[in-house]
Amino acid sequence: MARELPSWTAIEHLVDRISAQRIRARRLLIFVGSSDDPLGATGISVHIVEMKRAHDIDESATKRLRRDGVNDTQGKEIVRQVADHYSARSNQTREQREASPIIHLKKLNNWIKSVLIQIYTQRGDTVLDMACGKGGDLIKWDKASIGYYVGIDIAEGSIEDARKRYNGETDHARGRRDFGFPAKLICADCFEVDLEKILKDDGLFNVCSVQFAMHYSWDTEERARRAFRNVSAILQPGGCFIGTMPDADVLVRKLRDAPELEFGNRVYRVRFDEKYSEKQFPSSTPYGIQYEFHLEDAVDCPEWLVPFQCFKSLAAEYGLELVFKSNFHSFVKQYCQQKDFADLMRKLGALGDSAAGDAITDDEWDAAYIYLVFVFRKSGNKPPRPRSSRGTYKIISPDEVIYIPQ
Ligand SMILES: C[S@@+](CC[C@H](N)C(=O)[O-])C[C@H]1O[C@@H](n2cnc3c(N)ncnc32)[C@H](O)[C@@H]1O
Repeated sequence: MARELPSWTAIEHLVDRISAQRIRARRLLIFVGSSDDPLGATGISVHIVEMKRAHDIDESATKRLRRDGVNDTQGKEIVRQVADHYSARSNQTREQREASPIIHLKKLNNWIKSVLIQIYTQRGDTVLDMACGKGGDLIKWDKASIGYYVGIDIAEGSIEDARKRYNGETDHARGRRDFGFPAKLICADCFEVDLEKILKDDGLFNVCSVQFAMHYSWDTEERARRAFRNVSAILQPGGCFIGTMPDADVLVRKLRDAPELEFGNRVYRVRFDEKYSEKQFPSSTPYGIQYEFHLEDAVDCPEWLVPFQCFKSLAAEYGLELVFKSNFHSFVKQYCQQKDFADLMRKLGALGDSAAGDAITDDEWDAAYIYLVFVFRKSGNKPPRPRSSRGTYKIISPDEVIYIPQ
């Protein structure tokens, strides 16, 4: 389709962004300009050709980059593999979501995150959502009446989906006019970059949330330390660090109970490498313990075991004190005792309705058992909460998303 010629500066800017930051462009612009235009090409019209997601098409380019040494370590390849995996998972329609074989587990996860957010967030709080994915928690933050939101994720496809969700362009947001808070979206590896620098104009945050993602930092001690250094640096004293991740104690117990190096059920599967055939994990080497994780209709990538004792000790080194830790099963039992949360559970339909033959399955409930909830508090005296508004809701254009080179 013919479109008008973009300005030369805009073209230069785009080319710079794609080459310097290795953004795997989701749109390719092909210009065929008239001979007197700055491009100096022959022809008369301008075409914009849409590409599929870059990783579908650009696999050979990615491999080339890796061979050239851009992603020269195995660790970096796995980081990219994880990012590509999540990038590829596009937004589902409401109907597709309801048809998911793990619909009750997804709703249960949402209930757990909602409860955490409601307990540890106050009206007007500023929130950093690390590994925010497709912005699946935006509505939860809105319900908690936060004052400002920054979402960061390594997967460019997910950040784009989060942008659309925030802008009210997806069916998740159907019927919504806008969110009650301004937001910023960043595409970056938050276990590699220096978030204190990147977020220096945003001041300190009241809450940092890392949902279902902190374990992706556990491939090396360096990355795990960077993750905690980032969390600690952006939190104000007294601020909360809340999250969910796999429960290593449960994973190791299930591994030891399994005849081989693999276990799971109809909705999830975990497989450890032969090098762990002894099923021993000495506390002296707590990083880089990799397993393959498959969760039906959700996850299919390598993950890292996070021994909680080590997680807690490392957090303490960065001034983060453990407040609360609970396996999902005990968390559900504990918070279902509270009327508001039990009502929310019913409203979401997370446990389903056994009388109607629509209850959470045993396999889903067993899959929930492999996760835990954690809450840390940044040490130091709590200053008065900043109540100043950081502006009002304004949709985010593609150009306003910040891309940090990876
Ligand atoms: C299971 S999803 C959870 C998404 C979201 N937090 C939620 O609860 O819906 C894990 C997310 O972690 C992101 N992620 C993994 N490694 C990351 C990294 N190094 N930096 C930023 N995000 C990362 C993935 O791209 C993915 O969006």
